[in-house]
Amino acid sequence: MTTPKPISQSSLARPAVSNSLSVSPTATFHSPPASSSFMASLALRAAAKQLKPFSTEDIKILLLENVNQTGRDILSGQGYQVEFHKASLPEDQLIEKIRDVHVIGIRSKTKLTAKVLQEAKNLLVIGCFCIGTNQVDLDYAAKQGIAVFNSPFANSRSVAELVIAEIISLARQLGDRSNELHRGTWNKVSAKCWEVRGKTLGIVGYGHIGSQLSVLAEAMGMNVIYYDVVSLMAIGTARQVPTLEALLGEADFVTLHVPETPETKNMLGAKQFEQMKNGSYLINASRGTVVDIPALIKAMRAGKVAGAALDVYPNEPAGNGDYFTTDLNPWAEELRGLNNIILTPHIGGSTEEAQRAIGIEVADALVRYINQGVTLGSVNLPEVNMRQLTLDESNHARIIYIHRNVPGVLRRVNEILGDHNVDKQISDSKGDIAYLMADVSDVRPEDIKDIRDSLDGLSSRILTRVLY
Ligand SMILES: NC(=O)C1=CN([C@@H]2O[C@H](COP(=O)(O)OP(=O)(O)OC[C@H]3O[C@@H](n4cnc5c(N)ncnc54)[C@H](O)[C@@H]3O)[C@@H](O)[C@H]2O)C=CC1
Ligand SMILES: O=C(O)CCC(=O)C(=O)O
Repeated sequence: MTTPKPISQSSLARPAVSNSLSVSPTATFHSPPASSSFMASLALRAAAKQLKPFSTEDIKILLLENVNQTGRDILSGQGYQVEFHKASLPEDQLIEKIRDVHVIGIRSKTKLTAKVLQEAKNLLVIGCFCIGTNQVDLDYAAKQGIAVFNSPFANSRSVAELVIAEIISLARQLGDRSNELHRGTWNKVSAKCWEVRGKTLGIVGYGHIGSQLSVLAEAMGMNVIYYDVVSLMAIGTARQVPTLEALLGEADFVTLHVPETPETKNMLGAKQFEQMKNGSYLINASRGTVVDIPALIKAMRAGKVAGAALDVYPNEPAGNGDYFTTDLNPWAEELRGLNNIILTPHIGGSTEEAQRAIGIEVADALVRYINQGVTLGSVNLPEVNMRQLTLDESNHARIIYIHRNVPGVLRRVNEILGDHNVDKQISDSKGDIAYLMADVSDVRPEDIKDIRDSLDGLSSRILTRVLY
């Protein structure tokens, strides 16, 4: 038997990237860092002089929806108690579980509504291991002092690449030809099959995904136009158009990249399908509520829309299995019966690269928030940063006071902290909610209890945390 070699630094280093991609993808593709914050976070973890908030083993984390191993490792590595589930949970089970935990990690399926969150008495923070945060009642969470973090662009490229694949697949009716041949039918046709070169791609929502897609589509010789509610700099030779109607009247391919909001609900309905060019194509990898599916079915049957690719649906199952039926969405069978329609199970962001990067980015944000109270990147609380206390500062405590943003609060907080040596203090607000952090030195355990009790007694209080 041979003794395993210790892992050396050099064996962890990235091998040189080969120009040839002819070997297994797993051997040649490496996750690019999600952002420069990835390297910064590695450096932080290496250099951190740990601030011990309280025993990290007391922190209970519930991870749903198959959060990537990278995220699980970071959280377990902190000593937190991590419970992991592959799927999301039905509401009654979710309510049972959420009562007990300090942290929940989800992806797009788990609905954290006010009804669910009001049961989550110990919950400090929610990690959305994805881009979208529409599945969480963000305002309600903020009012309870629960921070929410996401990963704003680690899967954008994966979605853009999927859409590129779909544009060509729809133009060439690839899905239908492949299905026919799987059934044994040879059907060599060129009628109504097109090159994408010289065609116009209309991007609705020119954010992280829409703008990535713009670059890739131009590289294939497409003309790109886009519609967005804000005025945005065009990349390459893309061109912003003033209205959705203008985009629909000009585009051969329409692709949706807007968030789920009240304004985007049924953004593509009967009227908009009428405004599209005859024989154009629709792609939706945003949210299922953005397209009125019965109207799409009609437009496809009428030949107005020549093909569609859908990755998202108004109702999606909690886990994998034979669930894409009329029980879930009444029109499911009609949709499945159409020609030239690509139906994928919400896999836009499902690549190894994206999921690994998201796991790291969101887990790091959770650790920073739990251990240091730093809210950088939070989508519902003011973003407040303060350097980490070090072990040299052993008699220091970090006070975190989340409160309603009403007049006079800072005076009252400073009356409480005024008898102590406040080294640093920072405060910021977002709408009705404010977040204050103060580092206090030379405090004894009884001082800490007094400070906490006094802050808890203020009428503006939402949540007090003391990290020491
Ligand atoms: N299928 C999948 O697996 C994935 C789906 N998504 C979805 O894609 C959406 C877009 O993602 P990103 O590009 O990262 O978001 P983003 O926030 O970077 O860009 C969204 C753009 O839409 C624009 N917008 C918002 N409301 C609009 C409206 N009513 N009309 C026109 N434009 C509007 C915004 O101004 C912004 O430029 C996400 O919100 C998420 O729901 C994201 C990742 C993966
Ligand atoms: O991968 C997922 O579960 C969700 C992807 C998505 O829709 C998002 O990131 O918003």
